[in-house]
Amino acid sequence: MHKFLQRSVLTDRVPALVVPYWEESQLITGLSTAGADAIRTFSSSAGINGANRIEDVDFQKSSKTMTREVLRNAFDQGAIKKGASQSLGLTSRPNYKEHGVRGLVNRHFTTHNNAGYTKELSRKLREGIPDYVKIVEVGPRDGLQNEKNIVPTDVKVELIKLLVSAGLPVVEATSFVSPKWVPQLADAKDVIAAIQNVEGARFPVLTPNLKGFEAAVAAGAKEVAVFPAASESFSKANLNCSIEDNLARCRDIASAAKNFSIPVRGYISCVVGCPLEGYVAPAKVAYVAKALCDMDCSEISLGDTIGVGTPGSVSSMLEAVLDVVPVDKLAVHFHDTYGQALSNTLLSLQMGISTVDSSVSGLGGCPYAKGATGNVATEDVVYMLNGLGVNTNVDLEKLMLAGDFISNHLGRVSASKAATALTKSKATAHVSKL
Ligand SMILES: CC(C)(COP(=O)([O-])OP(=O)([O-])OC[C@H]1O[C@@H](n2cnc3c(N)ncnc32)[C@H](O)[C@@H]1OP(=O)([O-])[O-])[C@@H](O)C(=O)NCCC(=O)NCCSC(=O)C[C@@](C)(O)CC(=O)[O-]
Repeated sequence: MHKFLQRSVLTDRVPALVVPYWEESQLITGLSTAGADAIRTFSSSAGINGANRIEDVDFQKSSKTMTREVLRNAFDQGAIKKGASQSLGLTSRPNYKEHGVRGLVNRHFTTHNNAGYTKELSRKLREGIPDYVKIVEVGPRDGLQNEKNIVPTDVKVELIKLLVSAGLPVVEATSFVSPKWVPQLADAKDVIAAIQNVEGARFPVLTPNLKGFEAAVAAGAKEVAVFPAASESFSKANLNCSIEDNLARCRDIASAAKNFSIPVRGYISCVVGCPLEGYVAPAKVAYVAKALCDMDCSEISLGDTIGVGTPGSVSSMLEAVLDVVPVDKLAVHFHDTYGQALSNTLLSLQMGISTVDSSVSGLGGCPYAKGATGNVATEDVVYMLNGLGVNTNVDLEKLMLAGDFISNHLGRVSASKAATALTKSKATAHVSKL
């Protein structure tokens, strides 16, 4: 049921929303983008010269909080001018227009809704998308594990610190795996030692067996992750054991972790396709997901290791997993080999998932999955979520600094499209008078 926003907010105090006629359509677009449904304007012939008044705004949700949130969003999007926003008490959040990269995002690429034609449809498409998405940054682990040249420990540590200062709540730091299998992460102990005093984020590490778990705990790790596969051949290639044998190792780790009150994340590799077997049936993924759930994994991350999934195959897989695991335990982990990762991420959000793994600058790939490219770039995920009005607490500009840092070190351009475009628009902003 739609409900009119109280007139007391918009009409009684309307000086706040009296806008010059040339700004009216911008305001309407802003309110509409922010979630308003029907907006009625009132052209003032008497009183205010050359100004129109927003008379009523119709919202889907009637709560005051929602109303304020809508107005806030409209303000953030630049649709409500400063004077107006002060009367409405909307001055506490930063105006993105005044803040570097976000300002460019805002001026240049605001998601435009056509209030007249797409409001019902866009609301439907946004249904189910959570207000907050937790991003699990996997760049220092998944991103770097495939690098041939050894990245010095201090570079890894600096990367982790930059990611934390960008606001990422979880940064997967490294793996306690066999250095013969993954030489790049042989310095796991030193990385963990160097970030012991870094505050503001959690730093899980991968552990394939009890040996790895014990080494991780001894080094000071406070969270671990196990990583079975949904494909038998990949399990053998990546872990040198069958799915069942690996699940038994995961159980050992899970019960040891309980003694230390250490949360265990469970990854599942190859959730839609395997580099060796091809198609992977959703039922196989659901089976492994249930096993991880039964061993009390705090979170289960569904990995499209080789990036072959599409919204079609991912939705079938998610449906099967959602039958056996509660949605709030699930995370998604998409590689972008076929350019499907953002679409798959959006679809997963629409299906209620609110934890997304990604890698700064799109670094990454599994050494045992030939041809697979990096994870979806964190910058691209944050850019998309900003556009949807979803909160991540991640500062895109600071995140780009982390991306520049590691890309420069690796001597490679970023695989993030958003970071690349934003860097270019920043450089040309003065030319295009943005
Ligand atoms: C599981 C093993 C160790 C089995 O490997 P194995 O060769 O069967 O193990 P082993 O028990 O016979 O031991 C062989 C040697 O490794 C040592 N060793 C044994 N365990 C450890 C350990 N934990 N830490 C350090 N050393 C270890 C062990 O001590 C021994 O040393 P040696 O006596 O020869 O000198 C190996 O297969 C391995 O390390 N695999 C890890 C592979 C890996 O890290 N892959 C990438 C991560 S998975 C991924 O990227 C996918 C994901 C999670 O991101 C999701 C997605 O993208 O979809």
